[in-house]
Amino acid sequence: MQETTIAILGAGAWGASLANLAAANGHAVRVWSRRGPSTLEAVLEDAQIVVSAISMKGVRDVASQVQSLPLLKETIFVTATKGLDPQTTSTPSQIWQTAFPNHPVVVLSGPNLSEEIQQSLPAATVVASSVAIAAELTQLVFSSHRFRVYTNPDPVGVELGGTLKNVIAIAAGVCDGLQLGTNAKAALVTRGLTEIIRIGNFWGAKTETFYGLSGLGDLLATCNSPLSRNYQVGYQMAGGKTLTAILFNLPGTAEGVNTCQVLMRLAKQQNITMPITEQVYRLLQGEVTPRQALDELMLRDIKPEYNY
Ligand SMILES: NC(=O)C1=CN([C@@H]2O[C@H](COP(=O)(O)OP(=O)(O)OC[C@H]3O[C@@H](n4cnc5c(N)ncnc54)[C@H](OP(=O)(O)O)[C@@H]3O)[C@@H](O)[C@H]2O)C=CC1
Ligand SMILES: O=C(CO)COP(=O)(O)O
Repeated sequence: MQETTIAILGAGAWGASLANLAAANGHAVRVWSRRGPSTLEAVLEDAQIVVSAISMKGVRDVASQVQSLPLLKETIFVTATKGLDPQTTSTPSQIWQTAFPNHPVVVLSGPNLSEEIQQSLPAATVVASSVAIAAELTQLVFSSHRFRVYTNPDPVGVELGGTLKNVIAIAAGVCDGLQLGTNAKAALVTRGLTEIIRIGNFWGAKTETFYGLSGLGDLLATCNSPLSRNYQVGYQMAGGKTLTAILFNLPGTAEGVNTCQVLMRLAKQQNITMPITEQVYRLLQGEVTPRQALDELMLRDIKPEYNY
């Protein structure tokens, strides 16, 4: 394909990996970070695609900075953040779409541990948008022999799969840290997916999206890898460390910590049952120990697997 001019916002682990993938395909890539040498205006100049790989806490602020700067009429926004806005419960793509109602917004999400991608190990991801042609262009830009990109028409489902699994990954870290075994882990991940689907459907996401790469795929990757920062939070809490100490030493962002707070608020407001998320929340708040959280989950009232 023709060379595309791409601005990457955020020079953390994921922004740097996406920049490398696009540059390796011969595109003109410029990276912006608030601590970097280039201005946001210079990085955005003539960009056909703007990729946001900013942590959730910075998305609203950066989107409003971008609003005041000149853009091409056809610029596509691609969001790769996996989080929820604490004030509004908006997803990152909703924030970008509200800020730029006349531009297409694409969600990029999948089982993509950045350290593996930086080592050029093979991976697959999903790009989703209500504007099919924008997703297809993004697919072309990032696809390569080591990065297989699928399109999907359910952006909110793709985005929520990547976001909600971070909370279950914290629980999976606890499960491994307590050495609860393979059966327990399988039960946790499977019931975690049920919980993700339950709240995801409330948001309007399609169930089948959660069985794909951006849902089950990312859940499996994150719940089974010590490379995941969210998994590390749970694993280290099971080992007796405090959340403050863990976050102080963690390389990068563990979005699941804030996502869990937002989810608990929403689940309570809407009366949605989320037992695993609730125990992760209580653990992060210091209300229960990892062992107590486990007992609470195991001793819930017995029930059918599904409400048919
Ligand atoms: N790492 C991974 O494997 C993957 C991460 N993601 C998601 O991508 C997002 C970023 O993750 P990752 O790159 O790992 O995180 P990092 O912590 O490595 O990087 C975060 C980036 O966001 C920037 N940032 C944070 N707050 C602000 C702010 N207020 N204003 C401007 N910039 C800000 C940071 O800038 P500064 O350096 O100046 O603080 C940094 O560039 C997360 O939502 C994560 O869930 C998705 C897929 C894979
Ligand atoms: O989203 C990720 C992998 O797909 C990265 O997970 P962590 O943010 O937990 O490191």
